[in-house]
Amino acid sequence: MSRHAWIDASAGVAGDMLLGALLDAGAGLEVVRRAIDEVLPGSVALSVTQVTRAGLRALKADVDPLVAAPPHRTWRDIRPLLEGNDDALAVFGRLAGAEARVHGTEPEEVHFHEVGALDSIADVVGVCAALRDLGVTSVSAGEVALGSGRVRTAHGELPVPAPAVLELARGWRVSGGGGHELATPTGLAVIRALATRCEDLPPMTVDAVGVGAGGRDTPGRANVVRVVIGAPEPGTAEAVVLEANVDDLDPRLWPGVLAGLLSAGADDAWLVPILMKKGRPAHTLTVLCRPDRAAALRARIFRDTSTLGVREGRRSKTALPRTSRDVTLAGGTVAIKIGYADGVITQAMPEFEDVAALARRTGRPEHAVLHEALAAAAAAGLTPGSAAPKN
Ligand SMILES: O=C([S-])c1cc(C(=O)S)c[n+]([C@@H]2O[C@H](COP(=O)(O)O)[C@@H](O)[C@H]2O)c1
Ligand code: NI
Repeated sequence: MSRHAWIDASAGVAGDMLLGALLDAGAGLEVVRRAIDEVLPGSVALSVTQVTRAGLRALKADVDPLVAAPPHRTWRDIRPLLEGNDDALAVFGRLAGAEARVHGTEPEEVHFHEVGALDSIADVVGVCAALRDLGVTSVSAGEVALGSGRVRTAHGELPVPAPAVLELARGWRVSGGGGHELATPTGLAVIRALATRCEDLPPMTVDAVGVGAGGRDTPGRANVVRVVIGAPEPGTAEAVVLEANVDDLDPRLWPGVLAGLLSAGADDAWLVPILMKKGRPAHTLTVLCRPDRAAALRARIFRDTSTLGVREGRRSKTALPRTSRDVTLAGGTVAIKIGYADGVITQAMPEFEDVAALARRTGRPEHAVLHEALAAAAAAGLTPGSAAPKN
């Protein structure tokens, strides 16, 4: 079942605020603590307190260091700690890219702001674990309030929005004002890496709301981030399309690449033959997936093919409601996959894997089993135009 999380950052966002909001929405505190401890064993303590911000109740998450943070850790040093945690890697990758542009260096060489490195890692790992624990499969967020004025940092006073925040804001709807910093680099990096689009609250059936507090209590403007979680409007889902044109992969490897992508969570993966620049015969690899699988599948495309780049696009996917019924034939059963709209069957097709397995078991040709399955489906009233079976 898909579960969408929408982030209301209209009063600002920081990593600890998001973590507080997700814990408030029902993510397990112990689950999150364990996830953080796996990455930073014995290094930080996570606690939560109920507070009010401009009269609103909210959960404040605090990450306290238990050890002194190593003074100079680059993205190259931090990346191995996050190995296997695709979402956290994506968030820190964004942060490293933004910092690299601001400081004129390479992402690998970026020094995360020393004092904050430990709690920033804990916040990001905690947020990713909380989303997983809540069963969130897609994320979007609204306009982000960035703030205004100046902020004091270890490296002196910086203008607000902080330089890294402005880098992360490219392509997102934001607002300024308020007199102080409202969005931090870590908070905005989480949104930019995990949210697939900037939108006002989308249509959904809400089943959880979480409110996370920032440190400052400003009268007149509640310093909170809110997370709204629910089931998206039935029938519509967000999908991500990943694409790459490849002209130099040994063609014998493609079946394994496609099978690997499907087993890693792609909804579909296919190849289209193309004629590329310089008249080269090549293939476009296209992968369709849920937003929460995009990071892992992108990494897999880079690992399993020779491509140097992956294009990425967001799509809205409309899927017919579907169900399945078994029909019994000589020698076994075959599932009939049924699609329907407004209570009427539009498609009723035998599951081909079942057809092939039954054909193998009984020594009959696949086309014969397929026809028998279609006939059995028709006899059971499972034909286009008939009433859809009740689930
Ligand atoms: O210390 C430095 S160099 C520094 C640089 C920047 C840039 O935008 S570059 C930002 N900051 C501020 O650090 C805190 C903590 O941010 P987290 O994302 O780690 O929570 C925040 O106030 C930034 O504006 C510091
Ligand atoms: Ni910086």
